[in-house]
Amino acid sequence: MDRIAVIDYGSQYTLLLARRIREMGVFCTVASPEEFKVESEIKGVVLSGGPQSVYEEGALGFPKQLEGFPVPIMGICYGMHLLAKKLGGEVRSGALGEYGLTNVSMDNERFRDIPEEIVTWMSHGDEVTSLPAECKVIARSKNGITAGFSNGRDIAFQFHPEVNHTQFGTNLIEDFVFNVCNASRNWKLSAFAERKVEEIKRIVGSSKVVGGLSGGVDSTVAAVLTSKAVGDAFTGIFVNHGLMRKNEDIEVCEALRSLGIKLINVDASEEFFRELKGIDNPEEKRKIIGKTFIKVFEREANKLNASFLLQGTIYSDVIESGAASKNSAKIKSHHNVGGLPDKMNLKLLEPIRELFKDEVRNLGYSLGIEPSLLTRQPFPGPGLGVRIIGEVDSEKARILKEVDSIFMDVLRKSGESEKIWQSFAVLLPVFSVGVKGDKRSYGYVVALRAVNSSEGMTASWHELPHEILREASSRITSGVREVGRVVFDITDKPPATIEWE
Ligand SMILES: Nc1ncnc2c1ncn2[C@@H]1O[C@H](COP(=O)(O)OP(=O)(O)OP(=O)(O)O)[C@@H](O)[C@H]1O
Ligand SMILES: O=c1[nH]c(=O)c2[nH+]cn([C@@H]3O[C@H](COP(=O)(O)O)[C@@H](O)[C@H]3O)c2[nH]1
Ligand SMILES: NC(=O)CC[C@H](N)C(=O)O
Ligand SMILES: [Mg+2]
Repeated sequence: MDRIAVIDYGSQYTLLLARRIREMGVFCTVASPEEFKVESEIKGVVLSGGPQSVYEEGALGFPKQLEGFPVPIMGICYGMHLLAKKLGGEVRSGALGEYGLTNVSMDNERFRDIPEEIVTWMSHGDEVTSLPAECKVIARSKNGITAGFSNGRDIAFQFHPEVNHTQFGTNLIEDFVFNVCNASRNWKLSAFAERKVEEIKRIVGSSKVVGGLSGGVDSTVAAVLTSKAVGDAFTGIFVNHGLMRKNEDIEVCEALRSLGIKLINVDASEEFFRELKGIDNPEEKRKIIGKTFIKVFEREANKLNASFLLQGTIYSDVIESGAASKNSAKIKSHHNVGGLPDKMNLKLLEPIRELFKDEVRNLGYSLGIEPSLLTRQPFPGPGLGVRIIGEVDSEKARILKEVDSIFMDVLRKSGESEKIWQSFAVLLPVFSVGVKGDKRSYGYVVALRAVNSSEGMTASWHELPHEILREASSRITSGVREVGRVVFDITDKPPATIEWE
């Protein structure tokens, strides 16, 4: 399958770029400059933008892997600076920079179907001050800055064609993908599913597979694909770690059974609480939960003589933990990627690793999975373990389950939950004085959170109507004896993350 490879230099818009190209029907993958590998199916390479300056000491360079690999390159912003430098041009810090909407005049001979002047979206302080030999300016901003150049094959833009605010941006990307790279449109989810089923058959052979099933969208879709490929050789394992939402274990198991997949429901709650005893550091808690998951999976796999572990890891999990590698700080270890133990006996099977969440959902629809399983809110593998701040125990889990279930019920009944991407309650290790029935009370503080997001990478808090907040607060403080105070979290991501730990 023809593919365009995006090399990620840390731009905010890298994922968007990959999305745009897939929306054109062409498969596209993202890799860091270190991880990028040349492969024959790659028809073109895009160098993304990024926060660094190419002339800075230690700045990420032009990928060595591309030396002698004759495919067209498109550079965007930082990528344009890299390409300019590589071909012998010069990049310097500009006097002012260009940020936001900027008019650009386009070379009409190169772009026949695009107006002479377009509005583009810029975000740069550096600029190309001297063009490489054999390159020609193909776009210039109203400030006189080079906004695009090309040597006839490779092409570079200072603005971001992948951002909606750039007029005709999609046409410019299409021009590169189809006219320059000659990529063919053969990326279709249904074709992807068929290919994956064949691939899983080949990889697994006559072995057996166990799969972590949480009831979430990702693991459900991964399981249906795998069961199509290996049939009865697949067994799903739902781990109840005691940190699920109230009644979630019962509901999830029922829903999953309706898929016709063999399912084992393991109650490992005592084991998880035992392992978590005395631990209050968030990273340590995440690592322990990740390891305990694997211990449970390995134990079940041994009983069944299985050698593969299926996980519903998706693209954003990988990108986030990629972001948790060399080029940036580690924020938190997601249990299924960064939280895995170093040594594992099971071989990992991750068939939807390359997909975005909405693609996973669409694939789920095309596989005929119940909509109720596909429209669920994301729920983190460590569950309430990262929503009980500080040390976790079964009593705190019980209290938080009650609070969370009241909050969710209020949101559902008011119709507000349909507008929210993710919502939950957090139990704080803080006690507060109150007065209940004329007596002094001294109870837990809980925080409510509701956010909107598309991929979970950024999020903004949801403006819940005051009457809904009031109802939630009153039902929680009267329905859960141990709770004395309710607060609402009004922090976006960034600077916060969605979960509190
Ligand atoms: N309680 C659980 N039992 C078994 N496996 C689990 C459990 N929780 C998480 N997993 C495994 O970890 C993977 C990652 O969890 P994650 O929450 O990102 O995905 P998901 O639960 O499938 O989907 P969603 O993001 O919609 O919740 C899952 O795909 C699944 O394989
Ligand atoms: O499967 C998961 N394992 C984890 O360890 C994990 N940590 C956070 N999340 C979910 O990921 C999204 C982003 O969360 P953060 O802003 O807290 O990083 C949100 O949707 C979180 O609920 C996890 N999911
Ligand atoms: N958005 C970008 O890629 C910016 C590139 C570089 N950091 C600059 O400021 O010019
Ligand atoms: Mg989940």
